[in-house]
Amino acid sequence: MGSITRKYKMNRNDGKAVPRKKPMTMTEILTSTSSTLATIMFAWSIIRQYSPQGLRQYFQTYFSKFMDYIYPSPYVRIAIYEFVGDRFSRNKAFAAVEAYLSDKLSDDAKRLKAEVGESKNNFSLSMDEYERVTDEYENAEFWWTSSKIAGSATKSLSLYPDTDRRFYQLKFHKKHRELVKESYLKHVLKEGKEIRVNRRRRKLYTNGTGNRWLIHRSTTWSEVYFEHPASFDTIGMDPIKKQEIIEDLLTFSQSKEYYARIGKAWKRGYLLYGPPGTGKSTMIAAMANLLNYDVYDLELTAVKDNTELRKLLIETTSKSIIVIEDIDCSLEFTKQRKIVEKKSSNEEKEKKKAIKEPKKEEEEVKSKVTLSGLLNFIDGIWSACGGERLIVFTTNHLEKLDPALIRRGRMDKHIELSYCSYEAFKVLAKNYLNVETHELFEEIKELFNNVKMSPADVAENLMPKSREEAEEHALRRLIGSLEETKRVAEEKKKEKSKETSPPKIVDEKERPSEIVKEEESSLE
Ligand SMILES: Nc1ncnc2c1ncn2[C@@H]1O[C@H](COP(=O)(O)OP(=O)(O)OP(=O)(O)O)[C@@H](O)[C@H]1O
Ligand SMILES: [Mg+2]
Repeated sequence: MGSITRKYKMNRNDGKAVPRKKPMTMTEILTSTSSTLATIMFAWSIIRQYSPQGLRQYFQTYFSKFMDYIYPSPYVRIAIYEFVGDRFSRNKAFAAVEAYLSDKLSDDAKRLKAEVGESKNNFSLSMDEYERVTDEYENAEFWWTSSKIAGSATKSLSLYPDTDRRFYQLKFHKKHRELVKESYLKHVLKEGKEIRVNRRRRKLYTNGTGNRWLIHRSTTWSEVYFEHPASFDTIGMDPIKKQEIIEDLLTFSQSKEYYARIGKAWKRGYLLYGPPGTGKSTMIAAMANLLNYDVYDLELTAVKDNTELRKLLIETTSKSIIVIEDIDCSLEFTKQRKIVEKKSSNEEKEKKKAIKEPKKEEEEVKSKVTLSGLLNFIDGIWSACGGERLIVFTTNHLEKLDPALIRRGRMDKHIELSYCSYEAFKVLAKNYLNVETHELFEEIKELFNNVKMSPADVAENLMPKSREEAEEHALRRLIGSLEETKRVAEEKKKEKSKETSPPKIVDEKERPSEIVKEEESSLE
């Protein structure tokens, strides 16, 4: 009986015994589940392979939901696609993640991609598709995978061909959701951006006139790689002053929070002034190299008007130096050109009547940038957009500049670059001749106390003129040149003092009789 109760149970309705269902063993459960899953997976692979794109995506969504229902996952996934919107622009977050992960590639990563990166002569490595990187942040683990959604093989009518859609997927345990939202993603973006900035090859932008044949031609930035080798080590100037400038620049570049706290746009103006050949342009290159900034060399006379000036400024990027060289000439030049054109228009009125079109074109070329436009350029509300920037003006004639243009707050730091001093000479001698001390240095020191010579001239004298030339020869050439400059300066001084001294009144009696005679005869 006992065995019957085990194998059969009584049917409630008719009282007949029916076989009792045997409880499934673990092996049976696993076998049945895996065969169901195998069937689902098989069906899914058929759908993936043969169904059209739209249908496939539809199935994919439901398949993921279904799998999540069967095996609820404790993990959260975030996808960051390469292109957002209608493929107009590359997702900045994707680029930042790409840089961030390329820095995290572990030694055991096996599938890498090598591309010629922005940095000169260098490959940049990044994760290849389906490679995985594990990252740790605040004791939490994060897994990144590089992946793609295959585009359809059929040609689409869209402007943008349906190519593969690359994306990075971030996977983490759901208990870290808040950490990801609050800080991890921000950390990835910040670090990624910094890596990109440090790796990029810096550029030098210059503005020139755009298409000549367009009626409303406008000036645009054109770019080349910035490869100036200048550094503060090679600039000859007073070492204390040099250190002060370096400190100022580094403090600026690390003061994002400070500028935000005091409510000031993160920019700083430098005015470099001094005679020609004293190193103003060289210093700008050294600044760019020190801070790893791009350089925008703005040719003011090519800018049509204030609106165009604003447009150019808005196009500049963060971490850059905007330079206006010889600012006094830029404004003067505009004025002078107008005067010259006015003059010639009076003289050649008749001629110009006949050829009206070219005149029209000429008018368009005229720069109408005004001082107020320039002031707006420096501290207008839109000059704050885009982050850290230096604005540098150079001039040979400080006195010619409008005080409004160079007041503190606009040009925060005024730096004078002057004639070569003995200290500056020592830097140049080290650069050009690799000489730190020499018996002729004392003589040179004495001369520098009395002679004004630009570092550019000193450098030219120190430059070896043949491959075998000894340093002593170059130093003697410099001494000769300094002595010559001294002699010329003294002569000029004498002549000047002669011109300015009042004419001597000579008594008639004291004048030699021959001169008086000569004068009288010439009057006759
Ligand atoms: N202080 C300096 N230290 C080292 N080299 C210098 C210095 N000043 C000038 N030179 C050298 O002289 C050359 C000319 O200098 P730079 O063009 O910087 O002068 P500048 O002050 O900009 O002149 P300008 O006012 O005519 O534009 C540079 O190639 C540089 O090698
Ligand atoms: Mg210059």
